[in-house]
Amino acid sequence: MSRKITIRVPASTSNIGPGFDVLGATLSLHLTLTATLSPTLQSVSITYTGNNPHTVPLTVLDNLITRTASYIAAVHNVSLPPMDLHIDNPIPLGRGLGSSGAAVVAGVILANQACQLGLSKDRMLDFCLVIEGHPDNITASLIGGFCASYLAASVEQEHRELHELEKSGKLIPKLNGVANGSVGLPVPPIENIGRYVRLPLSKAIRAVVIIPKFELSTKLARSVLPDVYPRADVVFNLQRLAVLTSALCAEVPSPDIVYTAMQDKIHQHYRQHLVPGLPQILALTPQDLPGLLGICVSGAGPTVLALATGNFEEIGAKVQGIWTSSVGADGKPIESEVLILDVLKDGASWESVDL
Ligand SMILES: Nc1ncnc2c1ncn2[C@@H]1O[C@H](COP(=O)(O)OP(=O)(O)O)[C@@H](O)[C@H]1O
Ligand SMILES: N[C@@H](CCOP(=O)(O)O)C(=O)O
Repeated sequence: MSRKITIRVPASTSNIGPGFDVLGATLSLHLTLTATLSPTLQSVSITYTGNNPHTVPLTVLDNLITRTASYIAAVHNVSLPPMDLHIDNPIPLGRGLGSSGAAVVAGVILANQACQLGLSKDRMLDFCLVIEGHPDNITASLIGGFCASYLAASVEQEHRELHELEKSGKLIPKLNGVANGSVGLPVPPIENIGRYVRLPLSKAIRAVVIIPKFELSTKLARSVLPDVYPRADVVFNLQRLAVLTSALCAEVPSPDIVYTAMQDKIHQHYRQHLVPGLPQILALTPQDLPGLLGICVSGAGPTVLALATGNFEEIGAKVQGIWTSSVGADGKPIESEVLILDVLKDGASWESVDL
């Protein structure tokens, strides 16, 4: 019998100022994956529409979605069944809106559905976390809402080991080997490594995201961060993070409190040389732009997130204007796109229909 699986995974914005690797919010922009499984098919084929259609690999062990799904299948001693897979992805790649997190979530759900593994949402979260390595964007995309999260136990170690295996080329041969039935299985992550709470974000808040035309890989943006921080900077972030989580949940959020609580000293400053114009953008205040609550880098950047209760177009245009008068790495003004998005309560969803 043939089967059609449809999976929708939302984009995310994470960090939200002081909440580096902690805070994430689900955005109203979705990746849609459609898989048609049929006994008449011989292999997994992939087609892609959406952002950066020429750079996304379409081979199973290179594409992040199918590579993730292959790993999950291999852990369970099965391989992905033949299917026609179509990815429609409007989430811009390498911009700090969680495209890789959404792809990993989609891959885990795909394996769970296609191979009928019966994994719970929390177990799927374990797999997503061990692949992505940090919980903020993954939790927002899979679980949904305005989330605060952390990793329990030694997941960071497991994440490093998985990537060491991948770097050394051992993971993919293992997966190939599993498909041929000849080698041992990759090890599953330990159970229950994700911890999160969903916070009741004020209904008045919308997310204005200003997306520049250039990419910044999360890997690069993480590599410029120091290993050790001055105590005063850590305390600065902790104080603001605690206040921010509550201030953003007030029925009528205070721009004065949110704006100062969205300041950060542990990631944005270290990344600012990768995003021209950033200091000037982050200096915009609610006094300059009524309706603005706070402004920060979205995820690992380079997108800027403005949380606001009104005046959305003007806020977007102001940031766009600063980028137009800044010079990018190619010596040209930085072009950008503005999206005004909602923070959604729901994360990924899926359905499977017999044809
Ligand atoms: N839908 C997708 N299908 C396949 N690969 C994807 C998809 N989305 C993201 N990726 C991979 O993830 C990379 C971007 O990840 P990353 O640097 O973490 O940026 P982001 O901030 O967008 O998550 C892309 O270059 C691509 O390799
Ligand atoms: N906390 C991470 C978030 C990365 O999010 P992404 O949307 O850029 O993938 C970080 O800041 O590195």
